[in-house]
Amino acid sequence: MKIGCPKEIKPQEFRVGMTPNAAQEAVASGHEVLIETNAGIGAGFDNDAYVAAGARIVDTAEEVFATADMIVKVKEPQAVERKMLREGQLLFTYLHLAPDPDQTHDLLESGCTAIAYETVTDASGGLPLLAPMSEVAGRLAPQVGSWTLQKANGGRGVLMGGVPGVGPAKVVVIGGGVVGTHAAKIAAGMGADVTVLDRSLPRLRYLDDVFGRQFKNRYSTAGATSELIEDADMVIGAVLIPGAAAPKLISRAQLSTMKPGAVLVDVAIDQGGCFETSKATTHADPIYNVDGIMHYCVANMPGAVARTSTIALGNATMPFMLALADKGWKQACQDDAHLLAGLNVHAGQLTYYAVGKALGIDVVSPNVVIKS
Ligand SMILES: NC(=O)C1=CN([C@@H]2O[C@H](COP(=O)(O)OP(=O)(O)OC[C@H]3O[C@@H](n4cnc5c(N)ncnc54)[C@H](O)[C@@H]3O)[C@@H](O)[C@H]2O)C=CC1
Ligand SMILES: CC(=O)C(=O)O
Ligand SMILES: [Mg+2]
Repeated sequence: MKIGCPKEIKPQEFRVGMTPNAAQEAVASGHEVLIETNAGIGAGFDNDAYVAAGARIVDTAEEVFATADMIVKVKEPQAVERKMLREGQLLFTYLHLAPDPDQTHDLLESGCTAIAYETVTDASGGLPLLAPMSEVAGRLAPQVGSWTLQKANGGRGVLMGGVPGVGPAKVVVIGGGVVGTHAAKIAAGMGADVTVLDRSLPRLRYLDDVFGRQFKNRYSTAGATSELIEDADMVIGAVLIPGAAAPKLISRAQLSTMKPGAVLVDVAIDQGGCFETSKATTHADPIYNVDGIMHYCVANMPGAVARTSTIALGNATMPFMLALADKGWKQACQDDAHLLAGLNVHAGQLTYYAVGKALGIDVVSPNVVIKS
């Protein structure tokens, strides 16, 4: 199979879909790998590293899209990339379709087959291709939130760990999954007073068992959220209902109950955001103020630490990428129900229920599609 990896074009996105190590394994399995020139530069991988791995460097994204049977990327295809997708071509990348009708429409129109990293599952009920980036974004959230809390950036001017004689910042993390756990761990490590809210009692029990008194946890209800945000310096949004648009857990009206200069970091923004006032921002212009509350809503947070993120993502995607290349998508998905869970679009049909529900589009079962 011809596997193509274009350079990412989303603003300030420095990750790349294939590492030289992944390219080398694909070549060793008999595949041809095409990398757009300088695609890996932002993550510290130059063209020579890919050539040494046996890949071919091509000059333009157009050539990658025109030649490859499978496109491997990081971020959802941007409008100009969507125009280059072809019928029968396989796209393997993050998609986040539920909050994105334009992209969904274009993918359906293209006739391509699209497998979304964020909905591939594993045997323990996790999301193995989302997890590494959730680990990164979770660990970044208190770091960017504490920067936003600084006075010059519009925040309350509160130091995470306080100092002797002055108490620490109060941090509330809504959602105690992968993002939330890593965010809580780092915020607690910075000395903040941290509370995690989750809707899952088993998850709260796990957090209690593993982290003990490093941070507190509460069952997530509207009442508990209202009570905690009034006193919070920072709220980190980290909820997920897989594939679906994020539920809105803090309304605009509630901002007036918060302390002026408090910070909302909405990591769930790639699924539409879990605060009513969230709108996606970029690394170039990451924060904005609504009613005196600072918002940080960057939809590709891991791009800020592109090298760590590229290697972490590559470690997770590589076995799936190789299965898709070795067997073709249909056989690979027939052999692995967890990979089939990633199928969102095939030949003009939507195949993921939560996306169809969010966007009001009819869905065809992925099990029907792989047998057709
Ligand atoms: N902005 C960015 O750059 C990135 C964003 N993300 C996003 O972060 C979000 C969280 O991802 P993960 O932690 O991997 O998901 P996860 O599935 O590991 O955790 C989500 C948690 O939210 C909980 N939850 C659901 N509804 C809730 C509610 N109403 N109140 C409290 N908790 C609730 C679930 O019980 C679960 O424990 C996703 O939308 C993901 O796409 C992930 C990586 C990067
Ligand atoms: C998860 C995701 O969308 C990202 O890493 O950018
Ligand atoms: Mg994202």
